[in-house]
Amino acid sequence: MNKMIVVVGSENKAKIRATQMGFDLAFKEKCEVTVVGVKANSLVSDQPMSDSECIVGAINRAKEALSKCPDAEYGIGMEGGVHNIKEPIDRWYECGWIAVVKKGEPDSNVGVASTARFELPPKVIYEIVENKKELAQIMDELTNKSDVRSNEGAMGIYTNSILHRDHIYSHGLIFALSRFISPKELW
Ligand SMILES: O=P(O)(O)OP(=O)(O)OP(=O)(O)OC[C@H]1O[C@@H](n2cnc3c(O)ncnc32)[C@H](O)[C@@H]1O
Repeated sequence: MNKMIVVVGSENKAKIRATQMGFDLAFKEKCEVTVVGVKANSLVSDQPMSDSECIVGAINRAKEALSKCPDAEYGIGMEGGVHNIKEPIDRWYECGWIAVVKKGEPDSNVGVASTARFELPPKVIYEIVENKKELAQIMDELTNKSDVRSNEGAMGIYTNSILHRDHIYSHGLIFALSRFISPKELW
């Protein structure tokens, strides 16, 4: 079987697991995929507050990751963040945005998609907006756990452990891979 290296711009274990899960599904029976995680700068704020900011962060991470790992076929960037939907109900949501950069392809051919999103309660948003805390710290404090972000994630906490961060990010990654894995004539 062919071998393929994929690099993800993060050392967060949930993101590395998500990348392995997504590529194993997308390339099953075609490639044996090895995923490596490297530090990569999002160049956006530590706690992104909009979809646009997350997309920029995800693309920056994907590009930097690929530049650090020349043997990789794909560079992946994953950026979590919150966003406010004002109408028809004023609610805040969290999701991850995923960027896929394929080696040798122009910038215009980056794959970008998001995970499913879930609602964050007002008390969490208050801590982010008024007290400038990051979601990761708030989740650990609320749950008395450590490193929720690398494990089940806020997604796991708020779904009573039904949907975990790695699983949900792997679906977002498969959507971001769609332009590379679906028939060319569909694009
Ligand atoms: O090491 P990196 O790759 O930066 O991983 P991260 O978990 O810090 O993730 P992001 O930068 O993508 O997320 C931005 C902020 O939101 C937090 N965050 C995002 N999703 C989360 C989740 O599911 N559970 C807990 N914190 C989360 C995260 O820890 C940061 O404070």
